[in-house]
Amino acid sequence: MRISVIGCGYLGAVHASAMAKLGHDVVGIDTDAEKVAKLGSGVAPFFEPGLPELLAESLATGRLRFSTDIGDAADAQVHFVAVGTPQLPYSDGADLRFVRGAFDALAAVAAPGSLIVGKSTVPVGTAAELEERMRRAGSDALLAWNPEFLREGFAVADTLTPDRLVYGVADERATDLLDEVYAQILDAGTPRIVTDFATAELVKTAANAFLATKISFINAMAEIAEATGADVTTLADAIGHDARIGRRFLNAGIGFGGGCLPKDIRAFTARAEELGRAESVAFLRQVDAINLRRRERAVDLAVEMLDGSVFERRIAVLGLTFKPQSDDTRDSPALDVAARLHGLGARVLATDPEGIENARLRHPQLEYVATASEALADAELVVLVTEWPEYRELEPDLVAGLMASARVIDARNVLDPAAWRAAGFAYRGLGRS
Ligand SMILES: NC(=O)C1=CN([C@@H]2O[C@H](COP(=O)(O)OP(=O)(O)OC[C@H]3O[C@@H](n4cnc5c(N)ncnc54)[C@H](O)[C@@H]3O)[C@@H](O)[C@H]2O)C=CC1
Ligand SMILES: O=C(O)[C@H]1O[C@H](OP(=O)(O)OP(=O)(O)OC[C@H]2O[C@@H](n3ccc(=O)[nH]c3=O)[C@H](O)[C@@H]2O)[C@H](O)[C@@H](O)[C@@H]1O
Repeated sequence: MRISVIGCGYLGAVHASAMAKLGHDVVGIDTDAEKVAKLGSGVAPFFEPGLPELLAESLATGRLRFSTDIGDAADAQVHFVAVGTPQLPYSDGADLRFVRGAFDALAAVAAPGSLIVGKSTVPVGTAAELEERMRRAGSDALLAWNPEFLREGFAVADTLTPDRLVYGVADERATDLLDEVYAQILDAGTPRIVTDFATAELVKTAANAFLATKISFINAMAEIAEATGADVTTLADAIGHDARIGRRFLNAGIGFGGGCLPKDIRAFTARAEELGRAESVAFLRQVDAINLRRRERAVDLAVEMLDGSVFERRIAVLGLTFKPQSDDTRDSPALDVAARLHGLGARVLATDPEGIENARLRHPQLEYVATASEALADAELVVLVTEWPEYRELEPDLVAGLMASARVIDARNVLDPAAWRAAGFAYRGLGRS
């Protein structure tokens, strides 16, 4: 099939490359000329394991190209919209101007009977609004909402072998076209849920709200553990054995960040308020508040471990991205902790395997070094904030040898406290003693 993907960021670049791998002829469109040039020459504009290989393979077959010109989408049978929906600058709501812009542009070029598929995460009710907007613009293209559940770091596998596909449709022709797009994935037995626009939009919002709630639940338990001497990791292991609860997404630490969970729960709250249902999701305000408190807790621990002040103390910060296997520093708890420590006058030396470039754009005031060894040299405290494998596997004896004094905050609870204490470290985790 001929497919266009509008917006080639973290989601769209992977989606476009994956659709070409599934045998479709794909054009990826983005307004960012630099991104388009990179993608077209086979260079992934961000770090995502497996994307460079997938991109190279898809470009080599001639089935994938990139453009800044929306006109190049004109002959596609299916258009995917994967543009950003960030948080509005001065409120919790989602900024829908990129989605509206993409739909307006497509309404002018999409062929009659072609299908426009929203993949961006939007507040429930957006698809209906966009359909109305398209009709007013004189377009008779079909509309579907097909939310995306991929995780950064696993984006390629999550796209090619998703847990499920969700179609929000108002017309059977849309279902048929999506079935054609995803034929290979469906043949592999992937469950597919066909529903209306509102349910499809809400499935996505609800999934992210649930994941965020699960993380804040365990972080709330970490707060109680801190007040009682209990160990939140053992607690998570123990409750996680109950299959109804499950151990995944019960890792306590400095909480969730990234370009999605934080803004999505806030947008959900804002939308529920518009719908007169604020109380239904009022708990999400707590989820957000618990999450943000954990960053503060990590900073407070640093102050405590350095006997009351971090001012002019040398602190190594390991990790800047919102999670490992990504270069994404959007709303990163790790970068936030580094910036807060710097704000308190600490001499922060921060490092990350992939995130330094993006971190520098957000916080140019921080001192970045290329390696953990450079960050650790003469430090009085090391704070592990993103659990990259290379930091989890650090040898405490070697680390102690580099530092001025052996203190560690394991803000992701991934180190072995006994091993670090045996090497002479004052060790503190979050929610574990
Ligand atoms: N990043 C992720 O892992 C996932 C993201 N999502 C959702 O997907 C959407 C996109 O997210 P990301 O890829 O992370 O955002 P992003 O910010 O990395 O990418 C958005 C891209 O859209 C482009 N763009 C904006 N307006 C455009 C227009 N009119 N025409 C063409 N291109 C345009 C921008 O230049 C940018 O490259 C959001 O709604 C997000 O919530 C959903 C699941 C996973
Ligand atoms: O809508 C989205 O964009 C995506 O948001 C998340 O994916 P992602 O943001 O890539 O990252 P996650 O793996 O969900 O992690 C999010 C944050 O939660 C934190 N986290 C995760 C798990 C956990 O147990 N504890 C915890 O603190 C991570 O460190 C990270 O900061 C969802 O997992 C995806 O299903 C969804 O498609």
